[in-house]
Amino acid sequence: MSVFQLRRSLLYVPGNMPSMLQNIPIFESDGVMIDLEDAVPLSEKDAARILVRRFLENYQDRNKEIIVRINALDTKWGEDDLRAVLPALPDGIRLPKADTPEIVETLDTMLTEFEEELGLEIGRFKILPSIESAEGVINCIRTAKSTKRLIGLAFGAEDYTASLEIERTKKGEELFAARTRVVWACKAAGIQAIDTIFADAGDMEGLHRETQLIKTLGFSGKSLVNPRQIDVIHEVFAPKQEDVDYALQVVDAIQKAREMGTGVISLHGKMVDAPVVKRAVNTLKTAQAHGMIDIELDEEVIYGQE
Ligand SMILES: CC(=O)SCCNC(=O)CCNC(=O)[C@H](O)C(C)(C)COP(=O)(O)OP(=O)(O)OC[C@H]1O[C@@H](n2cnc3c(N)ncnc32)[C@H](O)[C@@H]1OP(=O)(O)O
Ligand SMILES: O=C([O-])CC(=O)C(=O)O
Ligand SMILES: [Mg+2]
Repeated sequence: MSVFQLRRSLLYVPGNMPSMLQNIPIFESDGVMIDLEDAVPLSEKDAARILVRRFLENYQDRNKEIIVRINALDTKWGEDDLRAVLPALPDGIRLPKADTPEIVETLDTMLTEFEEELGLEIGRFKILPSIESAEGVINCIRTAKSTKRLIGLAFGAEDYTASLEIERTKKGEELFAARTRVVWACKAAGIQAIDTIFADAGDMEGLHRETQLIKTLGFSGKSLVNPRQIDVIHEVFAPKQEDVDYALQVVDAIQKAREMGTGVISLHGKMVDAPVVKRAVNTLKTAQAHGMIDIELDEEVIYGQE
């Protein structure tokens, strides 16, 4: 059975802060995004990329996904960032302000050239573009299909609200349409949707509420600004034991239904048919990825394919 790659928590770590970088191995997030963009002041752009390269060269036993957020490609730093960090082998590049599919394609071409230069397999470096403007949201459906390197699309609500000339609220009503469109784009392309940061690192209740909302919408995880946010995210994304137990019953029930020659059956008085089974299989795959169960799911048998 294929296991979903968990990307519940992607923690930003400023690339100019050695004391923060050195703790990356002990953070329990699914990944980190070492930042060369907005967390780094202009006066430290050059020093930060060297620091990040050295850090990655010395961090050989990687225990989480490592993504580097470079500066946008239309700035004077973007290409230098790539040249500095790629030889130290991050897993992927987060491309900020990915307003169009063309800019992601440009990065794709640049990564191919670096891979050839470094003698690496083509496609080794992944891309996580940030959708963080009105233009980015409008184009995200095409952006999500712009290259095979994409692990997902990330939504950036701080810049998005700035681009719309509105305030970001904790309730997040102003983000609903954009978030939904980013999720559609990702699901249609078969990639993951990563939600934006929650900036108030002291408000765990607010973070819990927002994470519950974005999970309901279809996001796979969130970008984070503070290590204290990791546990809250993981708690919200953990499948509930009762849901896993129910999913197991659904899979069992549909197999019995098929043996009886029908595609629909009643379980505790509720109808179980093909879409219910698909959702149950998703729950079981997620539970598998969380290490809650270890079972072989034969999808051909479950879905009744010949
Ligand atoms: C809109 C955007 O682009 S967001 C992406 C760019 N921004 C960032 O990367 C910001 C990263 N986060 C931070 O700088 C901070 O967490 C802030 C500013 C949000 C909050 O700061 P504080 O309230 O001072 O943090 P807090 O008191 O929780 O720090 C506790 C410890 O965790 C460390 N820490 C905090 N955030 C991080 C982080 N993101 N990565 C690594 N270590 C961190 C601190 O250095 C501190 O370590 P210490 O105890 O050894 O001194
Ligand atoms: O990833 C994020 O959410 C941070 C960001 O750049 C933004 O919101 O503009
Ligand atoms: Mg931003």
